[in-house]
Amino acid sequence: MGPALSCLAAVAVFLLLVRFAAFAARRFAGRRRRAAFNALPGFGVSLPLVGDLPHLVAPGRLLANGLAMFARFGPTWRLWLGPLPVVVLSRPEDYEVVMGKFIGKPRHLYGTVETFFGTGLATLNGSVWRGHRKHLTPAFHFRILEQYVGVFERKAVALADRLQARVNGDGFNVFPPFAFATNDTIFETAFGLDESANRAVDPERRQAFVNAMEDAFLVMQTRVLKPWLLLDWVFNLTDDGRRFKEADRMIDEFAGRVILDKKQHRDRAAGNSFLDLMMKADDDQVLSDAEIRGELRTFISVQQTSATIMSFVMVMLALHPQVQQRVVAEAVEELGAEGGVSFSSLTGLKFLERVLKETMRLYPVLPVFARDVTEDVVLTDGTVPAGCCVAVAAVYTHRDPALWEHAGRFDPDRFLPERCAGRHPYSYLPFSAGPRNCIGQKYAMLQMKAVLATLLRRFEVAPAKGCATMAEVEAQTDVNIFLTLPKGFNIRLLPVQSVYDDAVIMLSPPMKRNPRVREEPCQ
Ligand code: HEM
Repeated sequence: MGPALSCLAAVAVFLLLVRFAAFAARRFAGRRRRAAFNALPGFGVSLPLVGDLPHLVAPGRLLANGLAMFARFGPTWRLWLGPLPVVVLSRPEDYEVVMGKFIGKPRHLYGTVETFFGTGLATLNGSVWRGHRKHLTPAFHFRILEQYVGVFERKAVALADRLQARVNGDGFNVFPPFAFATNDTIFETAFGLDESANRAVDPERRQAFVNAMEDAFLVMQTRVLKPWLLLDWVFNLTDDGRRFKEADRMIDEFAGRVILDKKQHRDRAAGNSFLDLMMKADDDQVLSDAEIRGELRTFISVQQTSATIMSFVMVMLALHPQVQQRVVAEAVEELGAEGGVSFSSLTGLKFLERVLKETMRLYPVLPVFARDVTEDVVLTDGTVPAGCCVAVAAVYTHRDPALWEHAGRFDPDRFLPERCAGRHPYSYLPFSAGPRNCIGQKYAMLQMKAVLATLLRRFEVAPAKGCATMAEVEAQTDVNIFLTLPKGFNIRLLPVQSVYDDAVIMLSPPMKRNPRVREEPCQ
């Protein structure tokens, strides 16, 4: 960064902090509330304007620093995030109280991601959020999802074909191909099941759109880690800002074009894409074009979550070959040697489901989420006053040794129904909980199962540099917006044969399901 830009950055940081400070001063009305906040354990002296941020933010150490605070302060602690008072929680019973009671998301935290996510369900609040949620919920009914399974499989096969070139090659980061595949899939499920049904979609535009989404996501990750870039006018002056603007323009233009095309051809039988369902809401004068664009944008951007989880699964399977063999054995048994992906066959993949759950326990892609506290609330360790926001630290709760036996061990069978019995429902929150839980969780689970079952019947996954042991994976796990492996989700692919032979051997009696044990989902 040149001297002029450094100077600009310094001014920007200052302005940002002043803006936050003014905002913070308004948060706590009255000494009683400030006293309640201060009574919670936390840092002794918070710096003016930046608050306690210096204790947490360090390159590659955000997650480690955050987790260390629980050892220092206990299960509930406070911090000033800049000038914003935050109470960090980790007890399931407290989550149950706050997540049922408070559904508003803090604007100043979710506002930045909105530039990428669009103004949609994930960031809206109040009655507008409620209206959108009501209209979009039917889009995730199982009858609709059932029709997406064919798309999931087709895209999974296309991904496997692309990955074929990697077999017997060097280690590589599996995240970018997964991100491409999830974006490419939502493209069809969001805009229309039949590619040919939409004139606005030609392969070139489609490719440009997927590229623009990836570009915008990368830029957004950089932005949230550099607070001076949070000011739009500073951001717009940077190369990243310009790249983002261009990607943003393309995404919006693309969505606008597809919406227009749909409107002009309303005679066509209504489909079941998210867009079709949202246009129905439009008929009732509920969603404007801008709102529909925002929601499409939201649905498309959240696909990075599924891509991240599938990448973590591949790394976990590479490191746990016996688990991998069981996954393959089950997939072969339920689906056959190839193809065979249907809604009902996917629901039969119970072991793969446990692998996904265990991966999301150790690596919840959204490690922390926040809610605005609008009235004083008494929790286990003290009162959280109105004006704060609470941080739900799922990533800590998922690893809390008080809640999970051998918490650091990758053990998918901890999600067997009999081992879930008695577990607090809020001790496991990969998709959040309560009224603002993930609307796409069933979609995500079906898609991830379809993709993984397709890939794992074709390739064996082996460890690669950077992810060669659990310790290496743990050491590089960190947070940007999502939980991630900044040095890459590195794996190697081998021909399927070796694992396949073992898998066939694994189809021995222990793999057969016990009809007396009903495998109910435990979240
Ligand atoms: C493994 C994949 C996924 C995970 C782990 C995940 C996780 C989550 C979590 C934790 C939240 C709550 C965030 C918060 O409170 O700030 C959330 C919200 C949301 N998710 Fe997902 N998600 C996944 C996939 C998806 C997919 C595939 C879609 C859409 C097709 C989706 C759509 C949404 C939406 C729209 C919201 C906001 C809901 C609301 O506030 O009403 N998610 N997700």
